[in-house]
Amino acid sequence: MRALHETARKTLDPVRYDYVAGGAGEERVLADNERAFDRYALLPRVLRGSGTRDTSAALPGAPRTAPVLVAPTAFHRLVHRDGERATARAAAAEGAVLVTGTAATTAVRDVVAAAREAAPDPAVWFQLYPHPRREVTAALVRRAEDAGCTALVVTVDSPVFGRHTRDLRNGFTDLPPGYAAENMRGLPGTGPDALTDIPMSPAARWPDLTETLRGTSLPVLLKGVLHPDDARLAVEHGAAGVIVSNHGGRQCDAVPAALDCLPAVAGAVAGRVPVLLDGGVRRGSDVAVALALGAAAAGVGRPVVWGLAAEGETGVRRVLAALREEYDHTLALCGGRRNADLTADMVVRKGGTW
Ligand SMILES: Cc1cc2nc3c(=O)[nH]c(=O)nc-3n(C[C@H](O)[C@H](O)[C@H](O)COP(=O)(O)O)c2cc1C
Ligand SMILES: O=C(O)C(=O)c1ccccc1
Repeated sequence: MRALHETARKTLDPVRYDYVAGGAGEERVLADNERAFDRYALLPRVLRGSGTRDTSAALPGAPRTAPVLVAPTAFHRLVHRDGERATARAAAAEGAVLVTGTAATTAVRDVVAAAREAAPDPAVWFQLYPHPRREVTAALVRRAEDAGCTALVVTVDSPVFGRHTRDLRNGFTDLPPGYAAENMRGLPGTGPDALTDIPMSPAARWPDLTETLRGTSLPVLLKGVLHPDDARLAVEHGAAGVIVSNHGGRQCDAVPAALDCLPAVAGAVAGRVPVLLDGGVRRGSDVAVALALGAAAAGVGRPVVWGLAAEGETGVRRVLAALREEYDHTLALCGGRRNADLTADMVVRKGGTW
């Protein structure tokens, strides 16, 4: 995986590399997301006879899936000509949920079609940036439903755009000519060619979520929840899942590492809906730590984009396969047969006693 990142760094236009790699502010949160995993160690159990293992997870709209999912990342065509189609085929072939987004450079129906080329019944979720105009939001949801998406992911950590320091320095503030946010094409009052066609919704409140939930039969997960009270509110409003995420350090540069928010959110949700996590997941053992701390699955953002940039569909497959194999191996070494065998007592803070 390091090699794929290195290849991507060498081959990508530096401004595009920075768009993917970068974070907000001084990139403190970006760095902390990965470091947070290094502060934990796994405490294996022995003599538990884990001869065969089943690492599948049950998620909304994905009853049997890998515990690693592809987090939504914008504009895949910026890094590889095959764009989101390649990512979709790879995720489907590896049995992982793909979260495709509002800001994709391939229309959601074409993303789902590509996933279906690789597997008979792939799980593709649609990440929604709620639009300030409710009829545009409704039209986006409709497109996702018609395409065959099996869940919606509403991103709630972005009432305003993040200030991506590298992009501001590089003057990379819009889509280059020839690229389009295809999901916005033809929606009332929007075009697909500019970043302003994907406006954030600074006025959004909990009743707007209720309206989104009423307008769809799909399960809805909330992405970008860090406060345990918000996790409780999400469940009370009918969310089907909560994704603990700080947007890969691209929004507020003063929040905790995503992993450090997970235990309190999992405690607040108390098993009522699945809790997912993304941010800084780089190895199979990171997945194991996240699951032991209460996550049902872990998302990966940048590693997938590096795989795509370096080797297209093959590169994304290599990233997902490596994570799955490492996770399975770690589970075996910890004496587990199923994901649920990784319990909170099997994860400890490094450097302490227990
Ligand atoms: C280049 C890039 C684009 C992203 N675009 C979106 C997006 O459109 N919607 C969204 O909800 N999250 C977006 N994210 C955040 C990811 O979904 C995810 O939270 C984050 O990348 C996870 O951290 P990781 O990159 O350390 O794995 C983006 C992240 C990156 C790096
Ligand atoms: O770059 C991002 O992190 C992101 O979330 C985004 C939001 C809107 C348009 C493009 C990307």
